[in-house]
Amino acid sequence: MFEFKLHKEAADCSARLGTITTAHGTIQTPIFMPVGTLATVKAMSPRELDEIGAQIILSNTYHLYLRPGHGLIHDAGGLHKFMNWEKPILTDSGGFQVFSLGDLRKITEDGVEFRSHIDGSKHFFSPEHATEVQMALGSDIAMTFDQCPPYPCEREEVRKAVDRTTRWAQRCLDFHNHDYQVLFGIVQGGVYRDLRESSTEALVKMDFPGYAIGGLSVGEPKPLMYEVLDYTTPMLPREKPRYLMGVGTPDALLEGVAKGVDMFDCVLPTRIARNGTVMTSQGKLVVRNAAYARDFQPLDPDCNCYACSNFSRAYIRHLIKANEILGFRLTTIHNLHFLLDLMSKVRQAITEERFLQFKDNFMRQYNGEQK
Ligand SMILES: CNc1nc2c(CCNC[C@]34C[C@H]5C[C@H](C[C@H](C5)C3)C4)c3nc(N)[nH]c(=O)c3cc2[nH]1
Ligand SMILES: [Zn+2]
Repeated sequence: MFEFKLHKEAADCSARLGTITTAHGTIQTPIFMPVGTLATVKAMSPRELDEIGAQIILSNTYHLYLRPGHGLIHDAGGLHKFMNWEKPILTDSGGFQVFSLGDLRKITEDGVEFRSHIDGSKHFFSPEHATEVQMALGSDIAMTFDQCPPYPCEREEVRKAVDRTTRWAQRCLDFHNHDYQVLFGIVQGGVYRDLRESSTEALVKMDFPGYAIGGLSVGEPKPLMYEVLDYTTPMLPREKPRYLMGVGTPDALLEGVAKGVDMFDCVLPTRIARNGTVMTSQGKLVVRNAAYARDFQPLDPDCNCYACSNFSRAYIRHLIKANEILGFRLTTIHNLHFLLDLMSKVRQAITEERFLQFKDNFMRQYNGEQK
């Protein structure tokens, strides 16, 4: 069961407000999806995720297939039951991971042979197998098995990856059969406009219920990513959700929304939290720095999250320096709350037809310019 409804479109940019309805509940878009690689959003319990307003989380085929195995998770009643997260889950197909394993993998038309990063054992992912694993996990939204080229990449290489991704998308669609899970197609094409057009055209013909823009946020300069978005999002069906994979930082989220993107995922907030960096309305703050040793303010004076309501920078710095688990939990709670709260302010701004102003004000503050 899956439905996307558009509620409002901005008059002065491509930002839009929508609702995705799935078997495990509804999602308000634009949305940021916290990432839970190993069936957990690191350092967070489902209750804490719920408390900070997470509506949907991401998990991953590649990692869960290797450990603990999709069969075990299926026998546990699927991923929702296994990790006790009863809201929507999106799984990535593993395409991105196996291709980023570098020379640990061999690509053929039938699929990708790769060595496990855990124990070096040999495995093989075909479009059908990646789809079968996601069906066993029982996520609400599954992704087709695609080939994500690196950046930079020769045009001819990108063209081959687009054609293979298209053939693999069809194979995923032919194989897919699940009573509530839907498949999203993933558009490739690197930074080549004509290849983005042919990838989009081929996938739109297959009539997926939603589309991801892949092959970006792989090291290309941000202005180039924005240029690709400018011509790619308008080619995608207006009435279907658009998911920009692997993005991102607050500025990229806001730019993506302005260009018509509805869904985002990024490991950044949880990853930088673990090395003591937090996002605040005044920009990034590296709380482990000595400057904060005697700073008894909250991480972000404008934030009302559990970390900012109960603890000081000095205390959190102390915990991080001492490698205390609570330290990472507090910075993670804050960073996820920051992005989830940012997206809730974005939805409010679109509702009140003042999104571009909101974006400019936020960026001025976040980049440290005085109002
Ligand atoms: C960062 N930039 C970027 N990411 C990208 C991803 C992964 C999205 N995040 C899922 C993921 C990926 C890793 C890390 C975590 C957990 C799990 C394994 C699932 C998020 C992508 N995934 C697919 N299938 N295809 C892409 O083109 C792609 C491009 C990306 N560009
Ligand atoms: Zn906070």
